Amino acid sequence: MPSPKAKNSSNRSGGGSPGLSGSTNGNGRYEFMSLNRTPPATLFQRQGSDQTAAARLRASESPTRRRGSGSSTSSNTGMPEEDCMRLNPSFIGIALSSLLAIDLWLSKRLGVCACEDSSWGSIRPLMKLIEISGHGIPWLVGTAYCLYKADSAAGQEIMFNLFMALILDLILVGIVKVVVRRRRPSHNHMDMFATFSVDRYSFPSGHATRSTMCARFLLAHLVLAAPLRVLVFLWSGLVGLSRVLLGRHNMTDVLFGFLMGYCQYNLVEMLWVSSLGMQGFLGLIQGSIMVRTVAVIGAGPSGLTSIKSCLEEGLEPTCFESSDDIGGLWKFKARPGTRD
Ligand SMILES: CC(C)=CCC/C(C)=C/COP(=O)(O)O
Repeated sequence: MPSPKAKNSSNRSGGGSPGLSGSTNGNGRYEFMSLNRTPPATLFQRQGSDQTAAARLRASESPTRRRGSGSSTSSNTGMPEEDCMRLNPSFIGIALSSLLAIDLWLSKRLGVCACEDSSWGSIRPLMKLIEISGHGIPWLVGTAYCLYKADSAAGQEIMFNLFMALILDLILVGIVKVVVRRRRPSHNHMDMFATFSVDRYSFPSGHATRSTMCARFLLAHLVLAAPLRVLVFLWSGLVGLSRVLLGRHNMTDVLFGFLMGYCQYNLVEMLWVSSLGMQGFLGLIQGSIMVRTVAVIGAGPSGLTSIKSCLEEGLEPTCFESSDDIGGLWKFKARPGTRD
């Protein structure tokens, strides 16, 4: 099969091609002139493979050389713009391919705990422990428990928002994984516990997004001593690093995960649900809107009066957390259908 160059040269030398004949610029740079003219449709119809050949030839020319050919816009020819469209992706494409090649190579080299036989296989159990510390289930269960146990409105608000943030993280990471569909590294052993089907994809690292988002969340909303703040920061980085060491991810999955988790926290702040909004949300889930909490300190008449007045208002007691016989927290909700 003749090479594209051979085909082009045969066209040129033949001089019989309607699109290419008479297009020399006098410097022997025949092809520049010919490529800056719109080839008649008949040429491409007749010579389908020549179209590919011409495209290859155009792509092989440097932008500088083609700029030198004197064409500036596509208004009269239609070709230069098309050329730009082809050149830019090829440049970006080459840069991306190189980056990905480095990423794959480096990630494979860093996957030193990918299995027990790997060079650092002995610390694989420790890496898996770090993996669990950034897994969605412990975080969701832990946050739900803290939300249930929180005895102040502020505490409930924080835990509620953290819970919602974790759900948001799972959704966003799932969406990106499905869209990108990047396979996990070949050296990964898929022995992770509790995964979704999208977790067969590796971009981005869900652990990295979660650890970054949660670290930012904790640092912003918990009053922690300086050593603990450093620990939270280190933990977040370690979770990301462990993904590569375990061979679960390539470097770029984790780096993008860090970035995404960082941005996700900004989103959580923007969508922050206040205590009042949270009560409404929980009320909606329970089938009622209004929730009132009455704290009764001791069995004094004032506490009893508050409880009586709630009952008279038609509120329904939902739970009672006792501190003594009658003292403690009484929580009321509106009976379904009674709220106007
Ligand atoms: C089952 C639940 C609630 C969460 C799954 C968490 C998980 C396994 C994410 C995958 O993380 P990587 O993308 O870092 O491997």
